[in-house]
Amino acid sequence: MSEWESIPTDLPAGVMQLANQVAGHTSAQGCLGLLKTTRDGTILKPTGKVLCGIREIAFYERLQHVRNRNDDEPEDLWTVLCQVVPRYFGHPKLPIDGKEIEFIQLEDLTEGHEWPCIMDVKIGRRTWDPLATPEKRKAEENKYKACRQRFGLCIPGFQLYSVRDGGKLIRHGKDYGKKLTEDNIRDAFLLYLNATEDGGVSRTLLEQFLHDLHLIRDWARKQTMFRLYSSSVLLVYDAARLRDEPAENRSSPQRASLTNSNGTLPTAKARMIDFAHAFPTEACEADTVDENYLQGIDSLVDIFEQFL
Ligand SMILES: Nc1ncnc2c1ncn2[C@@H]1O[C@H](COP(=O)(O)OP(=O)(O)OP(=O)(O)O)[C@@H](O)[C@H]1O
Ligand SMILES: O=P(O)(O)O[C@@H]1[C@@H](O)[C@H](OP(=O)(O)O)[C@@H](OP(=O)(O)O)[C@@H](O)[C@H]1OP(=O)(O)O
Repeated sequence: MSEWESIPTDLPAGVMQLANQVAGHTSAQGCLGLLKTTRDGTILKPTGKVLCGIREIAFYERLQHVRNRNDDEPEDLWTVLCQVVPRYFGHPKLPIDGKEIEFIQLEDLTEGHEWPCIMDVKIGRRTWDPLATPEKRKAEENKYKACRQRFGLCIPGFQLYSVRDGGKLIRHGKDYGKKLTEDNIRDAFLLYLNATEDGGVSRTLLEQFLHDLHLIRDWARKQTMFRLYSSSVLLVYDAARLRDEPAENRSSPQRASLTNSNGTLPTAKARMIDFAHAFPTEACEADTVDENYLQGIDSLVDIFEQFL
């Protein structure tokens, strides 16, 4: 068992378990899970398996280089990518239960949220990478089949604070996600988005998510550098701000002609995360886009646009 595949009994000062982690390797699976720093609004993701850590660190280090370069550089696919991934703060090592564990330190996308609503959407019909063993490939192909084949995405987990239920916390994990099909996946998104009983969704929320999702889609339509397997888009918003939004800002089947929102803006963002299986495009596919990833992003954009 690797050192990160154990639940810590003793965490160093200044860090704690990331309580609102909705997917991925968690203590429920007997893993270390992600940590949250108590001082600087960042999270610490264990690098996990050696090659996964090497790939993910390399990805973020490359982006950091772009962020640090001269601002006079023309905008390119790298600068667009910087806008839709969490900020990166290096890969520190911390003593956990007497062992040195390496982490990837990232901006906590839920920092400052009173009622953080978080959905992990894993992108791509194919989620196994070129180095996957036959067993891993079979295991991946047998999970979330209906969603992956129809939409090129799946939902391993999400949480929301239900505004109409006084802020009650609702969490769903991979067992819920594995039951989603074309018939009920939209209900999962409506639940996450705090839709009203008549299906009305905050127009502001949709517009803010779609702003970021369009950036990600436009990047995916052009980028030929990578193949992203088992990578996610993390959707985050603060339902406490939604609580105060004027009702007329909600789109609904009855009120399809709503004007654009102009009320209090709920904070909402979509960020690309989890690059443990990010591979350079193979020579035989040079100058081609990642159709596997693009299919999932297109589906996610379509689902959100249908809610407007
Ligand atoms: N920057 C972030 N801010 C807040 N929460 C995050 C952030 N990155 C990840 N998380 C939380 O951690 C969960 C898992 O993240 P991630 O997919 O990167 O880890 P993992 O799946 O355990 O790793 P891997 O698949 O690479 O082994 C996400 O679903 C989300 O809840
Ligand atoms: O996507 P899920 O449902 O969380 O499944 C994970 C996932 O397949 C994960 O692989 P990775 O993409 O994070 O690398 C698996 O980790 P390992 O391959 O290191 O075992 C998890 O085991 C999967 O969880 P589960 O065992 O519940 O299917």
